[in-house]
Amino acid sequence: MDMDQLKRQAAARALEEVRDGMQLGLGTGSTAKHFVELLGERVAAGLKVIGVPTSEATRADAERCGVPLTTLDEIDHLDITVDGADEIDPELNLIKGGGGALLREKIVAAASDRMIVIADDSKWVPTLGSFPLPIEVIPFGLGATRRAIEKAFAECGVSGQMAVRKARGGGGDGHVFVTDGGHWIVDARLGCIADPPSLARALSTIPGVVEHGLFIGLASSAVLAGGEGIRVIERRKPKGD
Ligand SMILES: O=C(CO)[C@H](O)[C@H](O)COP(=O)(O)O
Repeated sequence: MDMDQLKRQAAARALEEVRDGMQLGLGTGSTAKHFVELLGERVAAGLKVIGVPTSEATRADAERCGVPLTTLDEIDHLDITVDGADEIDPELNLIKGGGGALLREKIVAAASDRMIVIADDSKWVPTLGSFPLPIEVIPFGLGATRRAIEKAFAECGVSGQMAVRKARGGGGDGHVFVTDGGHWIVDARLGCIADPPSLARALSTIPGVVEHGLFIGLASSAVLAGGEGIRVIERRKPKGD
């Protein structure tokens, strides 16, 4: 079975948790896109749900699939967010933001009673950090922000090269990637993040950092699809711990 089929299987398993009347956060990326497509099929068959998309790309997918949409200004909470991840560790800490949507993804996940992470099992790692950590930054004063990030890395015992993300595709013309919020992303190749909660706290105190891709204590469960079938891993501690 290829990777894309595994992603769809994980999405289908998460869809089993969705009930009539639910308010859903809709993640971003190739795995979350499968969820939106499958959800659209259920909506066409009569399921009543409403979704909040975590990116303009997901908004377009949801509209194409006929999933009704709203915003966090119009509703006061979400029942479940279903989203992908770039890495998932055994504490269900995540690296997210490979698709550049980490800011909206984190706002939506934090507004949800439950976050279900869907992935093929290649995303399951013993320790976060092989995947470059996305850090969303304000372009103004980027030099100062980078120095502050390096200081935070040193205090947390990590180091690695940082690079401002470039836009992919469209001819690869070298333009800086701009997020839906109008910010830039710095990707940090850290290799191994021994203490993700400490690093998350340190990065959150830096003025030019809008958000970072460490999702700590937000995921309630992970649905991992692999050659051996589907594994559902529940978070041991309550959400927010
Ligand atoms: O965080 C994300 C986007 O910002 C995605 O969820 C993450 O990059 C995983 O994407 P995919 O499902 O395509 O592997």
